[in-house]
Amino acid sequence: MKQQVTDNGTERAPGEGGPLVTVDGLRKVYRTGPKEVVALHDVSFAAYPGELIAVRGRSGSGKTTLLNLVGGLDRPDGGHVVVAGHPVTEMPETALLELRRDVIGFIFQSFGLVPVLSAAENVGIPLRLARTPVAEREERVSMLLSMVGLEKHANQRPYELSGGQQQRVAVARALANRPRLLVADEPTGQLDSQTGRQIMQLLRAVVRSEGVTALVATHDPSLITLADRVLELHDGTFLPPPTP
Ligand SMILES: Nc1ncnc2c1ncn2[C@@H]1O[C@H](COP(=O)(O)OP(=O)(O)OP(=O)(O)O)[C@@H](O)[C@H]1O
Repeated sequence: MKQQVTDNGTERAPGEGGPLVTVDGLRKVYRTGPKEVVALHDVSFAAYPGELIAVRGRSGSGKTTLLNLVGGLDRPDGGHVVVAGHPVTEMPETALLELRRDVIGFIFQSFGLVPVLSAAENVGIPLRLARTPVAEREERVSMLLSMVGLEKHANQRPYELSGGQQQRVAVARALANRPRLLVADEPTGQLDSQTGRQIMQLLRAVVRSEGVTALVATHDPSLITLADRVLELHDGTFLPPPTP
């Protein structure tokens, strides 16, 4: 780990330019009838190109809420998110759809693969949505499958693959459109520890090779050790940095 800090937006990774992600004063309140849960409270940080940031915290601390807001899957009650210059929290839904298609790749705990499609077809989904020409699509899918070590499994459907292999397909799919930001919510949550570690090493490697920024919510100690930085959430707010 280069550093382990709680970020107020002023920290930066060495040798990088401006931030890819800026989160400023983020607040999210869930309302169920008269009951209110403040899931995030005044959360701010910046993420730089090529950084792998782990978001750690107990169950219910706000990790998923934060990732959903950064990825434009939900709207905050206050604060701002900017990703690659796009004002995520202010954009209309149609523009958000394009942003999620072109700029952000998502990886979920439950893999989220389409069961009737082969591994190659799953990886190709974002390329189809972006109307990438067939030859280019096939070349990119084949490169991605070999990058995640699944070139021999291209024609298998998700149920014919192990959990770790399914998550590799999901990683390849998330990278298909060359996103600038990867958002991964508990990507090893359904995997045994050894397979989880392999997925984390894969994520670590692709963040380097593809030059993306990754924001990964996890309880998994093996990712924590591979991350450039750890942001620690506690009851919806970042804990202060550890004293050196
Ligand atoms: N849709 C919702 N409606 C009401 N409350 C919610 C909703 N989603 C989350 N919460 C509450 O907001 C808080 C933060 O939840 P969140 O899912 O972001 O935590 P988390 O750190 O991702 O937890 P876990 O590790 O269990 O996934 C929790 O108190 C949760 O109960």
